[in-house]
Amino acid sequence: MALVPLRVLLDHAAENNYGIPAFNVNNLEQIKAIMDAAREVNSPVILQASRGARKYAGEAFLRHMVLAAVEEYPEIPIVMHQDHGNSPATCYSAIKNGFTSVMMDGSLMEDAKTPASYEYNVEVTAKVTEVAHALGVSVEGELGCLGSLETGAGDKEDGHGFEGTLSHDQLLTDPDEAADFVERTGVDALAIAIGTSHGAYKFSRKPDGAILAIDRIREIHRKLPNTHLVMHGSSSVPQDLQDLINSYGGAIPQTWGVPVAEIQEGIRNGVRKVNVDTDNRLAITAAVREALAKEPAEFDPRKFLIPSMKYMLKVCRDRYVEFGSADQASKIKQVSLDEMAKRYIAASSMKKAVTV
Ligand SMILES: O=C(COP(=O)(O)O)[C@@H](O)[C@H](O)[C@H](O)COP(=O)(O)O
Repeated sequence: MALVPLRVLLDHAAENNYGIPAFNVNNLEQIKAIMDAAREVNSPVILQASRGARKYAGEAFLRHMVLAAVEEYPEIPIVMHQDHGNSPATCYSAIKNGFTSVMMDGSLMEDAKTPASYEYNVEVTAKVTEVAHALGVSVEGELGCLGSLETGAGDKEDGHGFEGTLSHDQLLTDPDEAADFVERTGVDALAIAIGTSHGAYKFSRKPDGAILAIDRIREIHRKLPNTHLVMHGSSSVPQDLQDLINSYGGAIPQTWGVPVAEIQEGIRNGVRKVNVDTDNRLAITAAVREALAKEPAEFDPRKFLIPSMKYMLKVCRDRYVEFGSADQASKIKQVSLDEMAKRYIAASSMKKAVTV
């Protein structure tokens, strides 16, 4: 199956009440582990690349590795998604490079550090949506800034994330504003801020409702029952991977992620795309540390790059099953970008939301 637009997968997920993990990719091993796990459990796949990933691998390598996955795993529907586009230009260059879905993150200004005004966010997101939809490409917007409800601080993973601290109002998506935002921008999916942040150091204790606002998802879903919601910063930071890394010489301070049960509650309330990157980073680090420690005389990189995938394979398999996307891949029908573009035109001339 050729690459599919994100909208196709999210509509199927909404119709069948499940969520799909969106895994970040930078290199061959990550793509192989994600795809092997998907094949094992028959799950659709969202591969997402940040600006950092596009810089790390280079546009051509990234594009061709994803196209190789399409060729090697023809039975699996795959989306290629731009994670956190900081400007319309970044989104357009992703579209030019074959991405079938883009995120325009207008919650921050183009410097990816300064919180943006609501009007700025609406303006840049609507602009990207108009161009992307004309080409059949899906769009994710973001409303509210990702950051910790414990400290008010943002995350600065790879330079993306606000500096300083923000109030709870700025760190939590407002349900009324969300309804207005979706209406004015026409996005296919909306990333919401509920107290999650990128990276391993999300919470200093097991999160409760005071620092992880799952209730906010329910409120937004009540206002926007037909909008696909997206949870960013949704790694669970498994204790066993923290322990494994530390047992092979790592120094990860005790930390907590988003419990899978909370994500499942989000999925029951309209969350369809769940961003997971850190868990796979931890899985790779644990496996590489273990392989190198067990064979200190080894110097062939393949001897630690092949094992590098083993814990990641498990993380991906677990998330497909836990989020409910396992057993769904073979039920999804291909919709081309051209067909999608026609549907957006038809829907806008009838002034209603597109349906797949
Ligand atoms: O939500 C995300 C990951 O959440 P996570 O840290 O896994 O809880 C992604 O959207 C991030 O954008 C991604 O991890 C950032 O990657 P880089 O910019 O470092 O490549």
